[in-house]
Amino acid sequence: MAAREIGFFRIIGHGIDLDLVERTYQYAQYFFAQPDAFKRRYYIGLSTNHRGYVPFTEKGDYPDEVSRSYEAFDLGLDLPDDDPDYLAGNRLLGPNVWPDVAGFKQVVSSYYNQISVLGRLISTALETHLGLPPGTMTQHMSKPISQLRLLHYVRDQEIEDTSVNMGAHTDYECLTLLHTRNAGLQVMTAQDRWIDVPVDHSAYVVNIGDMLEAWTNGQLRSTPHRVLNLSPERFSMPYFVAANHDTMIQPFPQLLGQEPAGYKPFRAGAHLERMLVRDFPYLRDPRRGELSKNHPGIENPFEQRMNQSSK
Ligand SMILES: O=C(O)CCC(=O)C(=O)O
Ligand SMILES: [Fe+2]
Repeated sequence: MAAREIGFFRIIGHGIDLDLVERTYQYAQYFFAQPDAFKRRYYIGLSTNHRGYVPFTEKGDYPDEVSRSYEAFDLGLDLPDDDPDYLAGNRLLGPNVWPDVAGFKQVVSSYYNQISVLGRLISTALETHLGLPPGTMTQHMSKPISQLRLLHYVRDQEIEDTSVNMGAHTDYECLTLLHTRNAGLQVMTAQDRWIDVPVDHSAYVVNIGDMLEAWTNGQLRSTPHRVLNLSPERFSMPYFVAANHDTMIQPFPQLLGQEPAGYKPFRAGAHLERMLVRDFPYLRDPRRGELSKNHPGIENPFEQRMNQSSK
């Protein structure tokens, strides 16, 4: 099965309304076309729970990102502003930031709702595939730190189309459900070769992330991928299916058999927060306290394979 060998597969017949996908892109496109001053009113660094606009300048720590040029809009489970975790200062849970664009919230949140249902469905299917009792994974997804990203890549002029825009990484969560409009995504094969992922508007690209690799004791692999500047402009929408903030991720005992656990237990939220410090300079601000102390040289243990091989 593709999830085991390569960690990426595509699904069709997923039940997501393709019109809604199109309308979500239209709102993303409209928002990104606004002046910088407008977009910066929703700057992610103004939020305490990692929501909002990510400008081109918010560049993470990736040596291979020689031609990085993308902006994003990040959102998650839209909790009320009296949510106890939010009030307690949780860095990933709380209300979304919504731009003052008529219809944006309605369309994007209805996309979030549909895609999160699909995320649950695929998680349930994977439980069956792995021979796990129903709910083994999904019971840990009652208040997940799952995020939706609206992404807009722009290739700088005079740049080669083989240059790297989004640097090689694994995704930090359980699964990613990606819809993309344009070419550019590449995936690392088991033989450490980069291959292009074809674009198909009716399909979702699904990949395994770090949390699921650990849960399955490496049976499913969190696969490195990157985005090249193949298109002058590119839109995509990854949805990251995660566990709850405080879920302790460690190999499921049913999957261990005779093998020892190859992964040390870690909290879902702690892993994500640590990796976000690598990706978001705003989180390295000393005023953010403990979080900022993680920097520099943050490495993701799930990316070892990538670091060992040449590009
Ligand atoms: O834009 C894409 O196709 C992939 C994006 C991605 O890998 C990510 O945001 O983690
Ligand atoms: Fe990714």
